Order: sequence, then C-alpha cells, then structure tokens
Amino acid sequence: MFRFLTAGESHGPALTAIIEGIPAGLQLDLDQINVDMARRQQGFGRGGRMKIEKDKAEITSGVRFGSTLGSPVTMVISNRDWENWQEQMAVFGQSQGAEITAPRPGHADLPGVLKYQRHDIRDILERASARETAARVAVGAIAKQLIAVAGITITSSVLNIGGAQTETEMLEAIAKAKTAGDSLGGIFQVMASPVMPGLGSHVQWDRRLDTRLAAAVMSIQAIKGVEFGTGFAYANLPGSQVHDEIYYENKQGYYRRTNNAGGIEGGISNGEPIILKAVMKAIPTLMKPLATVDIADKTAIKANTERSDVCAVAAAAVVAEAMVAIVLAQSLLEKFGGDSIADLRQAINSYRIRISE
Ligand SMILES: Cc1cc2nc3c(=O)[nH]c(=O)nc-3n(C[C@H](O)[C@H](O)[C@H](O)COP(=O)(O)O)c2cc1C
Ligand SMILES: C=C(O[C@@H]1CC(C(=O)O)=C[C@@H](OP(=O)(O)O)[C@H]1O)C(=O)O
Repeated sequence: MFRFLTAGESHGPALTAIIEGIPAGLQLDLDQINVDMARRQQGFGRGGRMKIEKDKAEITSGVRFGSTLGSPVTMVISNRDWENWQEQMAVFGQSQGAEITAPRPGHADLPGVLKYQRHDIRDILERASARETAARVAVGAIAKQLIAVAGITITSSVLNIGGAQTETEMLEAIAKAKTAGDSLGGIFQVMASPVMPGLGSHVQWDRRLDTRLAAAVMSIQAIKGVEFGTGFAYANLPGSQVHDEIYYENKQGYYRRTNNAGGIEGGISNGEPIILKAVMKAIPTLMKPLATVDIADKTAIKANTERSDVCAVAAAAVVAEAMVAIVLAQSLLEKFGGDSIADLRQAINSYRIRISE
C-alpha cells in the first residue's frame, strides 16, 4: 500500500514526508521532482514568502543510486524562512514575540485554538498553512513517476479567477484585489490521461475512485468543492444528453465519443481521461481585515494581518495534480500489486492483454 504522512510547521526548519509502499526498482528523476516543486511556487498573486523559498526536495531514505529500495522514502524540504523565525519557532524556551489573538475568519485560527486549547493562534496557523503542500507536491512527483509506468500523465489548468476566464482578465482581477487589500479564489481543472479502465471499484463506498479523488483534492487547504466531468451541470440535463454512448472497434476496443462522466463510472475508471474541477475559496488573510473577536479579552477587533498570498489558485492546481497522482498510484498498486516495478509492469501487461481479448 502506498501511504504517506507529512510533518512540519510553515516557519519551522523543514517539511518532511515519509512515503511507504513504493515498489523497488523505480528509477527516480530528482530534477523532475524539483520542477514540480518550482511550479507550485509560481503564479501571479503569490506573496513575499515565495521570493524567499526556493523549494528543493532532499531524499534521505529509501533510494540507492537513484532506484527505490521498497523501503520508506523520506523527503526533506528546508524552509529558508526558518532563519528569520528561530526565536518565535524555537522547540524549547520561552516565546519571544507577541501572541496572535485576532483569529482570521476563513482560516483554521479560531476552531483550531478552541479544539487544541491554545492561546496563541500561531500554534495553529503554523500547521494549517498551505506551506505543507510543498511536501505533498514532492510525494506527488514520485507518484507521477510511478504512474508513468502505466503511461499515465497528469496536467492541470486554471479556468476561473474571481469570475475572470481569460488570462488577461485573471491577471487584472488579481492586481485589482491586491490594491483593494482583498483576495481571490477560483476554479482549476486536473486531467489524468490515458488511464486504463479498472482503477477503483464499485463494490464498497471507500473504494470508489471518485470518492478517493474527491477526498484527496478536498484535503487541499481552501478547496471547497470538486466535480467530475459535467459535474454540477448534470442537474440541468436529461440522461439522453449526458451519458457517454459506448462504441467498439477492433483496433481501439471500447471507446466513447463524449466524456461527460469525466472518465469514471460506478467508481471505476472507464478508459477515458479522468477530468475533475475544483473550486478554491478566496485567501482568508486580508490586508483590509474583517471583523473578529480578540480571544484574550473577547473585544471586537479586526483580524490578524500578515504577509500573505492574494491568490494561489495556480499553486493549488499543482498541488491537486500531486493529490490525483497519489490516488492513481495507490489505485494502480491496489489493482496490480507488485513489490518491484518489474512485477508491476508484468501485471499491467497481462491485464491489458486480457481486456483487449
Ligand atoms: C497554495 C496555497 C496557498 C495559500 N496561501 C495562503 C496565504 O498566503 N494566506 C492565507 O491566509 N491562506 C492561504 N491559503 C489558504 C489557507 O491555507 C486555508 O484557507 C486555511 O488553511 C483554512 O483551510 P480551509 O480553507 O480549507 O478551511 C493557501 C492555500 C493554498 C492551497
Ligand atoms: C509558504 C507557503 O504558502 C503560505 C501559505 C499560507 C497559508 O496560510 O496557508 C500563508 C503564507 O505563508 P507566510 O505567512 O509564510 O507568507 C503563504 O506564503 C507555500 O506555499 O510554500
């Protein structure tokens, strides 16, 4: 089983990810991992932090001479900004800085301090921060290299920023929000293709591929909805206009002329590209802050402001690519098993022969 955990605070020394269950013999391309790390840092509207960080993943276990060993793979991504936060983020000693007591609406600040019984909101925001997604992208980049064994590639695109749909309008909308001390969200799409039929299962709720993909993408900070294929527009359309009719040709096998299903039927990939869209809410930290209540004395004040992104939809799309890759890697290994890449390839090949007959 391919599983992973991440650890690390936004302004702590580093983020760490441990992945278990990668078959032995996967030849890793570290440069390719770092290409995705850099892509996640891009996008107009990101804040000052991205000028400080130059994210690179360092592999500290599970790989020898570029090849996975089947043992857990550990990756470390250093936080360059740690240098500026050593006093406020010291593991031991006394807090040096002022406590944050004005929870931002829309962030984990208030529910987090209530749940974990903290009086300094920094104790919550450090881990709630989407800085953590750097570790997920590192894991996802390895998952992408694993699913490439089955020929699957993943792409993404930004479709909407604050209602704007062309690139020029999107850039303008972000610039305007920044000037106004406001923030924006939007919609992005992720596509995985080609995906063989048969990943996921209809037999149990938690084995459906759409269940797992939706949960994985929803787990990204600030993502508030996921749809597959025609998605919410299904509500307006009759069955005759939405279901993808089935055809067969000797050379091609089964195929569809439409892909309203977004590549999944009954929780199982159907051989068409997997297409999902997700919506990201606007960033909660506002330079013109919203009303809140001071958790120290319960007086009405304005929410905490600090360095922040104005819009991070492009970055979130790269994170979603990673999460989709991880779920597909898990589903691939669940279906085909294999402690080594050679075993995995063989199982995929014999399945391909079987379904083509
Ligand atoms: C790539 C990325 C960057 C983000 N940057 C910021 C940011 O700079 N400031 C901020 O307040 N929230 C930012 N967020 C959103 C918060 O992390 C998120 O709203 C918060 O963790 C609360 O989680 P929720 O929105 O899922 O409820 C970012 C999210 C992502 C995916
Ligand atoms: C650090 C990253 O994103 C951060 C996500 C984030 C948040 O609240 O989610 C707040 C900001 O952090 P900082 O306060 O250090 O500027 C973003 O920069 C990153 O994506 O690598």
